[in-house]
Amino acid sequence: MADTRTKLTVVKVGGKIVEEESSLKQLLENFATIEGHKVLVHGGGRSATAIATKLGIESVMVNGRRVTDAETLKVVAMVYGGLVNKTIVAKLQAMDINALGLTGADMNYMVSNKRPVGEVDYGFVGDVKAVDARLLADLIQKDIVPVLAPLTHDKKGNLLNTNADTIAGEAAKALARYFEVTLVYCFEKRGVLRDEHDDESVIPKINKQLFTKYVADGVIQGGMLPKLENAFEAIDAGVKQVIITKADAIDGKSGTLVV
Ligand SMILES: Nc1ncnc2c1ncn2[C@@H]1O[C@H](COP(=O)(O)OP(=O)(O)O)[C@@H](O)[C@H]1O
Ligand SMILES: CC(=O)N[C@@H](CCC(=O)OP(=O)(O)O)C(=O)O
Repeated sequence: MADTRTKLTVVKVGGKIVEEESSLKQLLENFATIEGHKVLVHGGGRSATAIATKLGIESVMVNGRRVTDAETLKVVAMVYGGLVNKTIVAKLQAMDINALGLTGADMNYMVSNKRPVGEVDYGFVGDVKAVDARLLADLIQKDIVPVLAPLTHDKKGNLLNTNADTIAGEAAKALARYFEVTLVYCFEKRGVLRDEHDDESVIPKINKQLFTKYVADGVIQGGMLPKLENAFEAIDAGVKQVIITKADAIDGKSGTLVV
């Protein structure tokens, strides 16, 4: 078993960075410079939306989560589990990083339940039920770099769509049993902003109280909700540090620290 004092960095990269070849290249180069053990979790929501549009499938997002009907599930399985995941793995291999692409079904590492229908019917969206990080930790110890796609499974033969911010949070929480984990959410803005359109308005530190206030004021909404909700859960579950920052600042020296 790994020593919990051994450091592990879990980096989550979102759709806008992944979609553009130049920003993805830059992100992966920065990721390669992170010392020690690391895991990359990717989104790809924008790529899925673009491909769904080409196929005549409309994309519906509610509170930053995709409503996933049967046809949309096929698209996200192809895009996240195939195109995006394997492109990233190939690019990391070109940098001599021994990456291994995984969905939750692989090694049965992340099992979810189809989200019950409430006010919103999210369709084939999975709420994480169990994470077995033991085999992931073994691989990480052997200098393999897991590249995690935003797909889980229900152990009954069905893939489910799970938000990549949630995958990152859940993986970080489970790996905190084996390592000292830092979780870095990186995207195209410099952090959590007071004004979404002003990159100079970074909120340097955020706690649950401030979060609740900013949500009520409409300062935080959409795709920022799953990031922060998962960030607080991760901190509560023993993840050492969570940072939300721009993709070119994954050293964690700037951005928003979640406390
Ligand atoms: N206070 C905020 N600060 C920064 N971004 C915010 C804020 N509130 C909402 N957002 C939105 O959240 C988006 C990030 O979420 P999302 O698009 O899901 O990114 P990713 O694909 O990287 O997970 C930003 O592009 C921005 O539009
Ligand atoms: C259920 C749900 O919302 N799944 C997300 C998974 C991808 C994702 O989270 O991508 P980003 O990180 O690029 O936003 C979706 O299909 O959009």
